[in-house]
This record gives sequence, C-alpha cells and structure tokens, in this order.
Amino acid sequence: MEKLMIAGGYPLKGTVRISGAKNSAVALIPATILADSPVTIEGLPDISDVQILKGLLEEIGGKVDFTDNDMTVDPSTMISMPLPNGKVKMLRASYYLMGAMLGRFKKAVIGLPGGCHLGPRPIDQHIKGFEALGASVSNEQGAIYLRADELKGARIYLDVVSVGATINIMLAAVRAKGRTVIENAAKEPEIIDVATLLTNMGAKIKGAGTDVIRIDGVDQLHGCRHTIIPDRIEAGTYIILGAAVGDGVLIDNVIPQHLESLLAKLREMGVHIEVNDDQIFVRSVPKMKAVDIKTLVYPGFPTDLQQPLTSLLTRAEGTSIVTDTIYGARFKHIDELRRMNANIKVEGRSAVINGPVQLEGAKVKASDLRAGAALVIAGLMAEGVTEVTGLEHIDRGYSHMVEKLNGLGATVWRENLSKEEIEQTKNA
Ligand SMILES: CC(=O)N[C@H]1[C@@H](OP(=O)(O)OP(=O)(O)OC[C@H]2O[C@@H](n3ccc(=O)[nH]c3=O)[C@H](O)[C@@H]2O)O[C@H](CO)[C@@H](O)[C@@H]1O
Ligand SMILES: C=C(OP(=O)(O)O)C(=O)O
Repeated sequence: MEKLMIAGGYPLKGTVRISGAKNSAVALIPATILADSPVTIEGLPDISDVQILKGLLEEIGGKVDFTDNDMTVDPSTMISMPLPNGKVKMLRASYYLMGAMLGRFKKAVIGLPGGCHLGPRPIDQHIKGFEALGASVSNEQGAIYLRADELKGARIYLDVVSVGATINIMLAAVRAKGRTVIENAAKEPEIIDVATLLTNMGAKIKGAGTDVIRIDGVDQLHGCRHTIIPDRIEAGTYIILGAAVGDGVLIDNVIPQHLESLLAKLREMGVHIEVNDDQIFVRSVPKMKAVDIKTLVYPGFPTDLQQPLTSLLTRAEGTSIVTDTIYGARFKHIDELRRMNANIKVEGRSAVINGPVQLEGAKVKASDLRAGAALVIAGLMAEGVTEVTGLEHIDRGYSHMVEKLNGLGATVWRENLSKEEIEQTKNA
C-alpha cells in the first residue's frame, strides 16, 4: 500500500496532456463483446478500471492485447461465463457486462457492481430496460441473473436520467429484433462516444446526445477501429488545479464544449481562462469570488467535478454553496479538507464553504476517486507536506497522475506505507 506525498504551496506551470475518458473506456471495452471480429480502441487511459475490464474480458474467453494505450479485443472466442463474484465488484462499470453479454449471448450472470461509494446507487432503470426488451431478471445472492429467449425492441422511458442505464440499454438493444426507443435518455458525451463505436461496428443508432435515442436492431456486428474521446473530468480536474496554483497551465487534448459549465463558473470566480481548438489555458489570480454551484445532468455542472472544485473554493472570498443534486451524500472529502484548515460545513445536500483560508498540509484519506482528486488539489494549495492515502481510488481514474503533476513542476511522489500506517488505515 502506498501514500501520495505532496509538497504544497508552489506554483505550477507547463502543459499537461489529457488521457482518454474513463467513463467512455469502461463502456467501450464491454461493447466489444457484441462484435464477431476484432475491435481496436485507441487512446485508452492507463487506469485500474481499464485493467480490470481487460481481465474480465479474458475471463470470458476473449483475446485482448493492450499496448501503448490501444486495446484490441478479439471477441470471437468469448463464452457466456457467469461472473457473480471477483473482479466485477471492483468497479462500477462492470454493470455494462450485463447489457453487452445479454445482447450477445441472451444470458448473463453479473455480480452487483462496486465503484465509488457516493450513497445509494441503484440500477433499477437498467433492469427496467432489460425487462422491457424481454429479459427475465432476478437478483440472487448479490448477482443479477439475466436471460431472454429473444430480445425485442421496446419503448423505454427512463424515470431517472441515468448515464449507466442509457448505455446499458443501448448495448442490449443493438442486436435485438426491431426498434428500441429510449426516452428521457442521458446526454453525456460518453454516450455519443459509445454510440459512435457501436455504429462503426454496424449498429443503427440515431439521437445519441439527445434525450431520445432510436436503435434499430441488427443481427450481427463486426470489428472496427475507434479513437476514444478525451476525459472531460480529468481535464476539469487539471483546469481546477491550474486555477488554484497555476502560473500558466495549458491543458492539451480536450474538447472545450464538454467543459462549458465548469469554464463559466471559473470565469465567474475571476479565473483567467483562454480556450483554443483542443486546448485550454488557465492561470490563477490573487483574488477569487465565491460562487454557488448545483450539480446537474449534462450539460449542467458535473457531479464528478464538484469535489475537486470544493478545494478551490476554500480560496474564494466569501461564502460558496455547492449542492449535489445527483449524489446528495458525495461529501466524504469535506472532513479531510477540514483537517487541512478548510472552513466548510455540510448541510443536507450542500457544502457551505467560507473563504479565503490558507490550507495546511495534513495526513488525509481519499474515500473515493474524486475525493482523492480534491485532496491532491488541496495538497498542492497547502503550506507544508500533505500525505494522501486511499490511492487505489485515484488509480481507478487518473492516468499517470504523479508524472503529469511533476511535469508541471510539482513535487509529488509515492511512498510505501509503514506497517503501522497500514494498521491505522484499516482501523480508520
Ligand atoms: C462509470 C460511469 O460512467 N460513472 C458515471 C456515471 O455513473 P452512473 O451511470 O452510475 O450514474 P447515473 O447517471 O446512472 O446516476 C444518476 C442518478 O440516477 C440514479 N439512478 C441511476 C440508475 C438507476 O437505475 N436508478 C437511479 O436511481 C443514481 O442514484 C443517481 O442519483 O454517471 C454519474 C453521474 O454523472 C457519474 O458520477 C459517474 O462518474
Ligand atoms: C463516480 C465515478 O466513477 P464510478 O461511477 O466508476 O464509480 C467518477 O468517475 O467520479
């Protein structure tokens, strides 16, 4: 087990290149199951979620080569192996194996997913979709059992706008008989990316990126090459970091339109931002204004950037209120930020942040992926050294974070935990 050491209080400068999108990657990889010949996905991030999914595809008999961020999957030798336990519990997106395996084999057994603990994360809308397509679904001892004699297109209205349910239903529907219409679908860029891959594989999908998606089922899907979109959440994290401690940070390989809600808020705070075609330049300013933020489905402010932004808001003058309408309990980072001298309290679904304060280095623990990002940003802003544990969460979603930070002039390194520290982490 390791901890991340951060020598804080120094300005960062230079260029950071953004990796492929985690939340696309974790759907694109399972989508390859639906093809009958090899699929290559270019530009995948080097993160543990991707490695785990690679292992899961191999468990079901796929041949997978992952070299220099490009993954080629030969799905022709895959079998419908039950996956009730094991690796599926290590990430959220293993739920996409349900839609993809159901679509290909008309049956699947997949353990309930893991991922970040952000309060309750039900999958009732995924199940409603599978049932509407004709599958019988049961939950037995923590695993979902799915079976269908035949999948038939259906009209499905999502009661909750869900990224996961939208993609999962697409995966199950592309090889179903007839037309499926998903209404009240999520509109996140990752959904368009998955639809693009499936279309390149021969699927017939219209409307991805709007709230009505129409899918006309086809009998077979074939191999293709696909380049993943850049990670807007990783990009947003480095933009926030640049706003916090940047003496001129260029974020390279981004799609600026994916980040409009964040850029608007940062401009409101007074942060200096310049946008080019696929780059965003950000520079910190001595004084920033407090702002209120409400997380919403895309194109609203993303819940995944709420935690990193909280760290920056400790520097803003006045009171900021951050309300998470998607995950009302996504505030486990707040206690840790308080250890670093932040003046924040949680009231219901909101965090109330009073600033400005000078953060101070401390020993803190990442409880989930974006809490980890928030603590790294706070560590870079703080005076003194910060030690962050819980790195397995950060490794799920940030490719080569230490190298990227040090490339901007930070002094950040990983160290093994002592036996004593491992015991303390277990008891915490
Ligand atoms: C792997 C992946 O892409 N993860 C992202 C995805 O998670 P995920 O796909 O799990 O999130 P959803 O969009 O499904 O969840 C949105 C909201 O709907 C609720 N809900 C969802 C499904 C369901 O069947 N029933 C239900 O009630 C959830 O509890 C949540 O309040 O979108 C989230 C919201 O942008 C992001 O934070 C995650 O980073
Ligand atoms: C919550 C997240 O991921 P997951 O849904 O994979 O747990 C995230 O990426 O912030």
